[in-house]
Amino acid sequence: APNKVPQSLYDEIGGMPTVEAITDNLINEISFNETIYRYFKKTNIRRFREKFIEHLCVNTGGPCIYTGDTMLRVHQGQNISETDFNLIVDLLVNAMKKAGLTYTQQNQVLKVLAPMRVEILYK
Ligand code: HEM
Repeated sequence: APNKVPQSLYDEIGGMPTVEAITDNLINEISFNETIYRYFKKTNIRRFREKFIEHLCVNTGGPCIYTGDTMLRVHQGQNISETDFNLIVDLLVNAMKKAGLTYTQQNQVLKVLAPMRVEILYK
């Protein structure tokens, strides 16, 4: 039997269809969460979807190019609290569960995104 080649997290979770499913589930979760939806009232959701997919793809080791703005720039002026950051993380976990990620895979994604909080909080 061929050796198992180590894959990226991106490949392991199912590649682009899964990244798209996570993003669509997240947008759905955001639309039903009053606290978080407040932030997105003026957002172009088409753009958000496109950039979030690219971002998640790149950050899980996928073959994409991120064409959005820096995390600092995008979230600047929103004064995002720790509570609301944690709320988005909860929504993202729901989105990943619905997309079929295992508990381990969910944690691997969170581990990549968690350090970005310093660029996002209270700006
Ligand atoms: C690890 C956590 C997060 C990640 C990875 C993330 C990622 C992103 C990405 C990739 C974009 C699109 C960038 C672009 O359009 O160029 C974006 C936009 C946005 N994010 Fe986040 N985000 C995170 C946390 C949060 C939190 C906690 C909030 C608010 C509670 C938030 C609110 C927004 C809003 C409102 C936009 C749209 C801004 C606009 O209308 O231009 N994000 N985020």
